[in-house]
Amino acid sequence: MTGTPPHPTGQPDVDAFAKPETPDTEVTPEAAPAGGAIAVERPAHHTPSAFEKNGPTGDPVVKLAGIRKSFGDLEVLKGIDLNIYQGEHVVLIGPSGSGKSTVLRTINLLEKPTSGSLVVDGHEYGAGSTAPRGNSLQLRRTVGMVFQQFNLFPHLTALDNVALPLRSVRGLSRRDAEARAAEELRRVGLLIRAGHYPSQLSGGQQQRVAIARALALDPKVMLFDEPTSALDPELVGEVLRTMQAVAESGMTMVVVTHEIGFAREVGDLNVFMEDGVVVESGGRGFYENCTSPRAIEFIKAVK
Ligand SMILES: Nc1ncnc2c1ncn2[C@@H]1O[C@H](COP(=O)(O)OP(=O)(O)OP(=O)(O)O)[C@@H](O)[C@H]1O
Repeated sequence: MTGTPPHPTGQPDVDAFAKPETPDTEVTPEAAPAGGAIAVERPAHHTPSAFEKNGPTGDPVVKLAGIRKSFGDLEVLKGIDLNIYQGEHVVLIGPSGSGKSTVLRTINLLEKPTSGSLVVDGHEYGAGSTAPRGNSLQLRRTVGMVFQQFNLFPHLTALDNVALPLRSVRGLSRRDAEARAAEELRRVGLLIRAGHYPSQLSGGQQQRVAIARALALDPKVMLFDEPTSALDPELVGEVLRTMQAVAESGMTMVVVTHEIGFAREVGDLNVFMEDGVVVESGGRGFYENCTSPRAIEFIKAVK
């Protein structure tokens, strides 16, 4: 491609990797600290979320009961029970292959459970339900997902990547979708990149566009499946800080991550999985206080 794509918001274009980032941000992820350490400190001004202050209220937004999932002869989830409440931040950790991603993919029906009950925002989607697998519109409006590999359309600008589902899922006009998409890009500090294609953005910026795209649909729950695993180390911090800002906005979140520093700061409920079962779970302080030898060993290894 030659030249710089036009900026749909009429702002001047800048080099895709120009620093510092624009001043049009509410959420301003800063550069990773010198030395590359990924520390997500709770800011001094942190005020506890409604969930932290009040604990669970109302019915769970997501309820998994006895969820089992098999791929052929391989049973990868062996009876998962999990209640996720409004505003709660759930972190799933565990070794590779333990079933964490499958739990996330079950919550948004990318995988349909073999047995068990799944209720999301009051709707039953479990094994016995007739809801179609994967693309239930109802579920796409309720559950946002951010993947390890960003999954942006390479031929669409950042703005159009965010606007597309607003048109296809929410049914907005092009004009309204673009206005809303611009607002979401502003929230993640990337409005000035709106006219850029994914290939012109860093991995961290692409992932922040993916987060904006999911947030734009105004979901009740956001799922993050190892959102920083595909990033160069120096880009991890900016994505974690964006996620932390999403958490502080009161969003209900389920996060699969190996970033224990982030998990410690954000996790209201922390779940250690192994071999398709929940071995141990706990609230704040889990990473210091868990008791199962496998969880302790795992946390030590990834810290
Ligand atoms: N579509 C599929 N078909 C067959 N097997 C699958 C499929 N998806 C996942 N699996 C298997 O299910 C098991 C659990 O996978 P899952 O991705 O949920 O684990 P995970 O804990 O998220 O691992 P990782 O940390 O490596 O991503 C693995 O053995 C995996 O190979």
